[in-house]
Amino acid sequence: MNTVTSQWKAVDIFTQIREHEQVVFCNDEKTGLKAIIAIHNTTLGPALGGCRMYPYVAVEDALFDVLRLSKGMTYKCLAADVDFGGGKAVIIGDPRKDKTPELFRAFGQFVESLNGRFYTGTDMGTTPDDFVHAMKETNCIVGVPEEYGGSGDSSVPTALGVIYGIQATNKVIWGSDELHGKTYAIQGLGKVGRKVAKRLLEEGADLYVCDINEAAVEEIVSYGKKLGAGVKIVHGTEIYGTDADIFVPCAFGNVINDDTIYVLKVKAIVGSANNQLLDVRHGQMLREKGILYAPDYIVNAGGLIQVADELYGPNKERVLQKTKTIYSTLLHIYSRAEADHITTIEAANRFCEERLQQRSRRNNFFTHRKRPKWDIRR
Ligand SMILES: NC(=O)C1=CN([C@@H]2O[C@H](COP(=O)(O)OP(=O)(O)OC[C@H]3O[C@@H](n4cnc5c(N)ncnc54)[C@H](O)[C@@H]3O)[C@@H](O)[C@H]2O)C=CC1
Ligand SMILES: O=C(O)CCC(=O)C(=O)O
Repeated sequence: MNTVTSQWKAVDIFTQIREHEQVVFCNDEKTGLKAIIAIHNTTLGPALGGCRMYPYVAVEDALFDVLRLSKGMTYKCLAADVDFGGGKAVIIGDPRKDKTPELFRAFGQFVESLNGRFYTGTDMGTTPDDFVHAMKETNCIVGVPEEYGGSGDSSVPTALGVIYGIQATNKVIWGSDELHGKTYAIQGLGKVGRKVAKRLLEEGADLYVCDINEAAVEEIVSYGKKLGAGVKIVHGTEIYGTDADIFVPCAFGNVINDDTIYVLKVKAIVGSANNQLLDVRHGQMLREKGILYAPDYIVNAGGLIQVADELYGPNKERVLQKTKTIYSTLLHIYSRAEADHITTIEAANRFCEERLQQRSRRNNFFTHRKRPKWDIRR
């Protein structure tokens, strides 16, 4: 008995998930679903966070990702001042090949089994339509298309939030929040990145773009041509070394690391990708290099703001107004970092941890029975 237990290294797992309330491994042989749901903290309310689909090479990579992403959601909810906690899900699979309606229905069943402790919707590799299948099994789905009663594509406000983040950053560095006259290097032209790219082109900015999806790149190049704007295509890691003013990561996480920091020449980093810094020490390295870093979870909260708003019945104007606050929150974080001589990510984390302490005095661990106001669409 003891030998088996030690072989499983269960203690290591509990060390890895020590900051989390609950981690659920979901396995369905019939549909091939292999997913992990991580609930980080439910002090503010049930956990909320999108579901990523990615062909992780190892289960450990998927676990690492979902633990960091779900923790990030707790901070994002605190910063955006919404009544939800932090959670996230990952499905191990290739979004280009492995999606089936049955897979998403099986995922929906696992979400339902959590009895209202976890709400989910889209993230990298998934779309609102995928969750139309999942919502046949559970009401705990957000961000489905409007014709299905959801608030629609959450990447619209996410992209808008990124634009507010860039404006606040431009204001701090160049004294004006105008978007034109600058060059932006955008990594990833998916749901969020392509909307950010189009808006920047409409404002008269120049772009470097890269995506492994050639059709997505072509769409932005044609859009740029139509507007007479400059769009240069770069490939793979070339995106880190361009002479752009701002790097806009809108694909995957951990892009700011020991390898990339030395090649970055930009003045600032503002993008939608979750967990851009591989480690907090990379925030310090950016500071030493004079690169202003807009904390990811402050800037990319637009989607969260929209899906959390479904609690009250979706209202586009309310979402728009709340998304606008990303501009002032980011300015506040920048000035706090400056005043306290700390990195912007440390300033953002402190801001959120103070809020969590205040809320902990009145809330605690979430159980659905205790607080039924979270009955979205029930
Ligand atoms: N969709 C949303 O509302 C939100 C998204 N985010 C984050 O923003 C990021 C982008 O999200 P979405 O646009 O929804 O995802 P998406 O899956 O629609 O787009 C990601 C894009 O990145 C591209 N990509 C993948 N590998 C690449 C590589 N090696 N080099 C260049 N491009 C690559 C993909 O081809 C795809 O076009 C993710 O990190 C996500 O977690 C954060 C908050 C909300
Ligand atoms: O954008 C969404 O649909 C949910 C929020 C989320 O998962 C995120 O902000 O990463």
